[in-house]
Amino acid sequence: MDNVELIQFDLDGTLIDSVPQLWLAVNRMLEQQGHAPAEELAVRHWVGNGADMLVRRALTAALGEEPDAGQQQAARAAFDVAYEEVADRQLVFYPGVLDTLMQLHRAGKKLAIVTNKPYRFVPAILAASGLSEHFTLVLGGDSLAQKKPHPEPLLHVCRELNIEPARTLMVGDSENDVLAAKAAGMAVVGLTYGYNYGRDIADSAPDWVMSDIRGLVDLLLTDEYRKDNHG
Ligand SMILES: O=C(O)COP(=O)(O)O
Ligand SMILES: [Mg+2]
Repeated sequence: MDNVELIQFDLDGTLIDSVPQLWLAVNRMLEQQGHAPAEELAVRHWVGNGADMLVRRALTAALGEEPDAGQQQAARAAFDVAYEEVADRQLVFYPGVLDTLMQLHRAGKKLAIVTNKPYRFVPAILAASGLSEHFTLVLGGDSLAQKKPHPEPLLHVCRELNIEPARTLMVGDSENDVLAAKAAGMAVVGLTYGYNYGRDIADSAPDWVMSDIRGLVDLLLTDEYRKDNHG
């Protein structure tokens, strides 16, 4: 893979384990709306399609039916206030993430973030990594009209940086990342440790399955990579 110039990273479940903070914010929202708290595992399975869907799934579970527009709007506002407070607190980057990003950056690769998380929460999280300046472009789930699994955010980054999808690698933990990458015509690495609605990322058939993000260094910076090394 020595022709890759650009790597687009998913955020939640790929670079950071954001469920502890999302769980806290969901439960503050539920409490404010008069509902019992949710289990952490439930929240883990609700992540993936942005804040609106996270709130909608939590409300639907609490109500036993889909929320109406007013309930959804009030709950989303409560979630946003709560998450804003905790999003960058006690953040856990997965093992090898910071080192891998630094190595790829040093090797001259362009790095971008394409997350479904609303954009307003993202800069503080990246600042906590100390690596904000390593990312040439950062898109949130509400930066464009479409979010993953639609390919548009990934294609948008390619157009902005003038790098073809064929010279781009997507790295994510969810079928939304794999579907978006395939539809955009780019290769994709699926990480096994994140959130994928409780499903196995291998079922989405990414080009590579890795259980450790440090496998990217081998894949992109050495020619010794063997698929079964990181499966
Ligand atoms: O916010 C979400 O639901 C998922 O975010 P991600 O795209 O960074 O995994
Ligand atoms: Mg993710």
